[in-house]
Amino acid sequence: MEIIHVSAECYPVAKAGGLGDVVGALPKYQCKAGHVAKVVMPMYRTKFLYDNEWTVDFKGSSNLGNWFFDYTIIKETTNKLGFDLYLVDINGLLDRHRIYGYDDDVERFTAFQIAVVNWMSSWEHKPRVLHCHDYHAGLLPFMMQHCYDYRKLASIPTVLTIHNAQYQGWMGWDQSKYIPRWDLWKRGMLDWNGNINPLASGIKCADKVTTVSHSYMDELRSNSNGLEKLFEYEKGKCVGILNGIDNEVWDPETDKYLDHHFSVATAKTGKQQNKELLCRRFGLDPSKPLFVFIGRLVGEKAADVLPDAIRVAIDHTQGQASFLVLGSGETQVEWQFQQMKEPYADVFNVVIGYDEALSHLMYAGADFLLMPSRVEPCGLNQMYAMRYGTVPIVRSTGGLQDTVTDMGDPGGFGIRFNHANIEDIDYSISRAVSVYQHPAHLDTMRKQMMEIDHSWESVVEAYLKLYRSLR
Ligand SMILES: Nc1ncnc2c1ncn2[C@@H]1O[C@H](COP(=O)(O)OP(=O)(O)O[C@H]2O[C@H](CO)[C@@H](O)[C@H](O)[C@H]2O)[C@@H](O)[C@H]1O
Repeated sequence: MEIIHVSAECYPVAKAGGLGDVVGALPKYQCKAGHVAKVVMPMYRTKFLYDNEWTVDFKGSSNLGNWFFDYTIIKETTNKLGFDLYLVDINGLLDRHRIYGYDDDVERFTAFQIAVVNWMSSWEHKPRVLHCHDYHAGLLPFMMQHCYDYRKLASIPTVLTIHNAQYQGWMGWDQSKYIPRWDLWKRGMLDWNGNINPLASGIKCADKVTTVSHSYMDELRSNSNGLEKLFEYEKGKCVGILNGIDNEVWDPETDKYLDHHFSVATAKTGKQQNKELLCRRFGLDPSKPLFVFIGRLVGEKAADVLPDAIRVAIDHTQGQASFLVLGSGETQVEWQFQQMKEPYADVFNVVIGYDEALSHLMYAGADFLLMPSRVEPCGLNQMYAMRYGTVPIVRSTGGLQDTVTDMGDPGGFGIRFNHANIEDIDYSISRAVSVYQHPAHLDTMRKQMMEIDHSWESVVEAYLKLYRSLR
């Protein structure tokens, strides 16, 4: 079957977080399973754009309210990602260096979606399904059903996958002029609490809604940044499908970012070599247990409690554990981490920014990965950590609760806690330090988690089954 994925991110073209990882992998494994999966995304000015060959697939024009624009669809020529990749170029609007964070993001992603439906309506064939990811593609199901110019697309079934319901793409009703001529009786399909809400609209109009773990799907009915009632009402078409990981990209035996590769059998020495490299680079002592955090420094990830929690843990362990943080986000949190660098130089370091290569080395070289997330729809970091033999320390929420078993439970290999506060994080770190003092126990846990199969191969069928169930 033919599946069209529409997303703002796709690794390695453009990635800000886990959305990019999923959209860079799921289509690849759908193609490997014998289907035709394609990805359509905005054309940003990324390294991938300049390093690869492109051909023009289509040129069209449309309008965003009173602003008329031309767009070009370019296609990567070699199928190097394992699926057909199409970029939408809208001059001046999408071709920027960053993916998000501009004042005109509403205009950017609305115009992107208009270009997508405009282009699709020129096709002579119909794909089996249009798979939209997050709010940046959330208006597509509405546009396909209720915009007069795109009614031709109304018979194509749509799936919306929610990777993060915190971000909904809110627009004022004064921006309704951006949406191509639509059936005004359908206002309710755009509105949520007095605003145009692209994520809510996607939930209302898509044939099926998925999210990236079972537990998160349950949680959304009681905690979804204002959409709780909508999730309760639409629960009949909602389903949780746990993400996979791309075992070709995330493989400690072949990882292109690592100098020292290792397998389950050689994990002990392999991890130690990576740890030594990491510790040398960041002025840390490789004989101490190494705790890392990788991610966006935002409230959702409980990054705001981490500086204090780490300080307390350094005190309680009397400097017998090291910490390394990689991330960027809220200025206040970044500043707090920066302030800790000097006084704790021998046990703490931080890199503010985004660094794909360093993240791989951290998964490989660390002993423990901290994920105190308040909200975690699925979480990929803990799955990468497990594959690289790094013990995940996670708050019991969303996908973390679905993928990590506490070492105190039968078959357990990780550490779980309940509250995103200093006490729980500190206590979990002390449990980890105790395990570190029992290398045989640590080795058993490592072996156990490295052998867990979270591959996309094992997940792809769940999506195919969902597509087959559509009208
Ligand atoms: N500074 C940095 N430098 C280098 N790499 C960095 C980085 N910050 C983050 N990353 C990488 O970005 C990815 C983060 O993925 P997550 O799934 O954990 O979170 P995110 O909140 O972005 O994704 C959302 O979507 C995904 C996919 O569905 C869900 O798993 C998740 O719960 C949901 O919040 C990982 O590959 C991580 O290594």
